[in-house]
Amino acid sequence: MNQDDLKKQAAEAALDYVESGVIGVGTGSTVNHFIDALASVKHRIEGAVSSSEVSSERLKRHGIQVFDLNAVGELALYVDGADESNGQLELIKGGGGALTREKIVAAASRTFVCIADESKLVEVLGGFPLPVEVIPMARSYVARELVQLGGTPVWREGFVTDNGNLILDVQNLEITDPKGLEQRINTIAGVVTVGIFAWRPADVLILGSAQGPRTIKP
Ligand SMILES: O=C(CO)[C@H](O)[C@H](O)COP(=O)(O)O
Repeated sequence: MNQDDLKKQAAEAALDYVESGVIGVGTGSTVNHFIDALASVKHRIEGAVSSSEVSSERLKRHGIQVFDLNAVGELALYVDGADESNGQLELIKGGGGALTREKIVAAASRTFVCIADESKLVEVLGGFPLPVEVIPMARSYVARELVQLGGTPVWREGFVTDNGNLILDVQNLEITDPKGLEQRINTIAGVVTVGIFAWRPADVLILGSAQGPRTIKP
């Protein structure tokens, strides 16, 4: 099985958590498999709140209604992928650049089910460059501050987020204190969102593996 097969396996296993109402849907290639699978059980739900324009378009193509988060209350379920997870289900997200809306929808949801292939489970976060969404005028200032924290920020040139902002991908961070670093980077002026999800980690991690889907809870 290749990596994409494992993503699909994890995505399909997440259907077990889909009950009723409006559900939160994230962004990325694993979530694309989830959206495609969701189409087969769309009669169960009223619709979805999405974390990106790309996911919204895919949901609509399957005839799944997309709601504004402001039009619905707390969501019972959020399903999204991740770039890395540790054993506490603290995550690095934002490889697709949708981290701000992902963090908002995750915060507004009771249960966050993270879906990934098994290569995403790591001992210590930081092997994957940490995405940070920044206001355009603050790009150089935020980059200098991230260097002070020991990282090597690289501007994702040519990429603009759904919110009209930029992404710095920070290499060379060994994130031994995810909550502390999430809080610290959030205090830098000009940072919109850092892609560490430690204050709101996942509740369930479903990993696709050659032996079948593996479910991890903290
Ligand atoms: O955080 C994300 C997008 O901003 C994605 O969940 C993350 O990048 C994983 O993507 P994929 O499912 O394609 O491996």
